[in-house]
Amino acid sequence: MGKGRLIVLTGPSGVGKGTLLRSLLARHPELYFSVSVTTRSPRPGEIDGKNYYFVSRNQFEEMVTAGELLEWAEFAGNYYGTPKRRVKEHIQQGQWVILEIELEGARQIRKNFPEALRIFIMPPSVSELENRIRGRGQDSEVAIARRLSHAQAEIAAASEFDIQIVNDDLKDALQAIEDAIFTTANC
Ligand SMILES: Nc1nc2c(ncn2[C@@H]2O[C@H](COP(=O)(O)OP(=O)(O)O)[C@@H](O)[C@H]2O)c(=O)[nH]1
Ligand SMILES: Nc1ncnc2c1ncn2[C@@H]1O[C@H](COP(=O)(O)OP(=O)(O)O)[C@@H](O)[C@H]1O
Repeated sequence: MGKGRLIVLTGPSGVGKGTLLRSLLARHPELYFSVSVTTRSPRPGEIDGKNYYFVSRNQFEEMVTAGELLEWAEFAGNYYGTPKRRVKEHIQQGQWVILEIELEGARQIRKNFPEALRIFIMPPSVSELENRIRGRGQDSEVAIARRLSHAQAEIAAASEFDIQIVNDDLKDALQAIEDAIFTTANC
């Protein structure tokens, strides 16, 4: 059995993490995507248990108190966290587990799992980032403003990560992620 690994994908909201992940998982079904818990409301089309586990603030706080989360953070007015049990089980089984999480969570992972491979996805520019968030058409003006105000600070922290990949051309970015995971993570 191979050695389990933790792979962290971080980048500002709207940069294309979800889009890249969908392609990556379709091409590599052996990778295990960790479904997060969130107090955010589902967007149209999002499925409970697939995109996120959607819970109340009370439920989330109980999970934190019970020590059920590997990491967690508050982002743009909502809580987000990684359920611990399944991640640990899959790593123990030798699988490679992908977390798609924001900066504070990635910092917690760095502290607790220094061997994790951490990838930061950059936008070609901040104006293109705004275009993408607006183009997605799923966030309120308040949510868009919160996401954009976070973006600058997140981009400024990109050098904390092992690898930075610009998501300009989708195919190139996907290829760069595959190279990072299947060459670097293999060492
Ligand atoms: N720390 C942490 N961040 C998460 C988790 N799940 C998702 N996020 C991050 O929370 C942020 C907001 O996610 P979301 O509301 O889906 O918005 P989107 O990034 O605009 O699609 C993104 O940066 C996600 O990467 C998690 O389990 N833990
Ligand atoms: N390389 C790209 N070029 C142009 N548009 C993109 C690219 N990658 C993603 N997008 C679009 O940007 C929007 C935000 O992408 P999404 O995957 O939801 O981002 P995130 O998960 O990082 O918030 C979506 O409408 C998506 O289709």
